[in-house]
Amino acid sequence: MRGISRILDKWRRRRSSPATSLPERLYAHFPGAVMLLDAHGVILEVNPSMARVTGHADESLVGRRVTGLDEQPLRGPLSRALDHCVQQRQSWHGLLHCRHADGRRLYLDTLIQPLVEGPDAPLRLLCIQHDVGTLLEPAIADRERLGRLEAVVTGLPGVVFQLHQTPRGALSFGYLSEGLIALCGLTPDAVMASPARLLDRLVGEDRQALTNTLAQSSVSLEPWQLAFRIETPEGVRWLEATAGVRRESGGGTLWDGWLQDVTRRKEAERRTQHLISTDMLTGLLNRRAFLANGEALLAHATRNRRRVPVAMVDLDHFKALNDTHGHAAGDIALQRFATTCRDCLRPYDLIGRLGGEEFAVMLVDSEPEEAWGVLERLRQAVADSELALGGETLHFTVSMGVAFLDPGGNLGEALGRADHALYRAKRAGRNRIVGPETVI
Ligand SMILES: Nc1nc2c(ncn2[C@@H]2O[C@H](COP(=O)(O)OP(=O)(O)OP(=O)(O)O)[C@@H](O)[C@H]2O)c(=O)[nH]1
Repeated sequence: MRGISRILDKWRRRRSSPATSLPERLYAHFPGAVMLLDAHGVILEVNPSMARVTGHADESLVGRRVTGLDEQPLRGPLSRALDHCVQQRQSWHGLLHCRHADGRRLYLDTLIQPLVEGPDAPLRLLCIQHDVGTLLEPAIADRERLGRLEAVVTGLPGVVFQLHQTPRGALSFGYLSEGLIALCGLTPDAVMASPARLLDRLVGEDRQALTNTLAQSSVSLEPWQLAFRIETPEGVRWLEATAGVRRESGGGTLWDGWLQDVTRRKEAERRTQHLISTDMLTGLLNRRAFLANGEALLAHATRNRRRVPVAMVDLDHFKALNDTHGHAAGDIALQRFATTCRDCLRPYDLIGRLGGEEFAVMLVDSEPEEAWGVLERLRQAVADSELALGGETLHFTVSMGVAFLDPGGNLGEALGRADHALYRAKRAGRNRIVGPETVI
């Protein structure tokens, strides 16, 4: 636009009267669109290029306010630019979005120059515009593509991310989409500036799982997938990350993937798991779940080189209780036994209903003497409990057989030994505990 200033200077020097029409050189052969405006932005004159650039005929432009050409006629960029020129008596240069007569968007590089001719002369504005749409086309196409991509990413029910790990293991996010705010209340910018803001919210062991699984994926270059829990202002949520992985030239690792809220799925899985592992009458583990959990407990004890006390428990004369007081009374006794177990044992001890009125118990981290004490307390608590049934108060007792499972031993075999001891407890008179050699 420097050439324009020179033309204007010459024009001013040659003229003695205030500007009422466009300078000759800007009018006829000038490639840009030129307008002369009054201080209110009303178009006084246009050059022939104006019709070519905007598609509007001269007659339809002259007398009209120039702001009507802007995409935002009211308080849009052109309106603000005019205010600036009129109030500050300074020129304005910038890019305006206007509409061609055929409706398409025009990108107009625009210079507005106030023409100050003297204290009494009316203010005029010279507006020179060049259509730079062709020059901007690749950038505009890129921006539109990016805009579409951004809209898709923002509309996704989750978070698109790029996670980077240096060869030394430091993690940082190269990108996080806006969905993060809905997912955990953190903004992408905050987490990109400090990844710990997100990572420190992971629930204890899940943070370790994240570190381990990322390390595995980084070595194997297999896709990364992990469900983990995170603290949010609304409570703990389950998130699942799924990402492709690639090695960077510097030795770092890059994961491109997405993060979704799987809390509802995890809740449904937990409910299903609960249903298939729980005995409906007592709420205790069923046989299948007891044996599965028992194997895990045994593996843990084996690692710590500890023996595990195993007990088989059976309600005494249960058939008689059923026959005398009805099946419902029997059910209540079974439920009372389950409650008494929960009261007497620790939350991480295993209690399962193997079937009918037969139960099994595995005690965690208990030495044999300690185990006897715990089981005796349970036997006594059952014997002391009272069942109020239809105005009657009933009592019932249990017999127990105990075995000790050595590290690396066989759970089924130990339960068999405990069952054998239980048989001896029944034979010895019931309401007692029998171990490999002991009778209490
Ligand atoms: N109410 C109720 N009874 C059950 C349930 N499952 C099994 N039983 C009953 O439990 C009784 C078990 O009786 P038995 O195996 O003869 O044993 P018992 O009468 O307890 O005799 P001992 O074990 O020798 O003291 C049977 O009558 C079964 O019908 C149940 O879910 N609810």
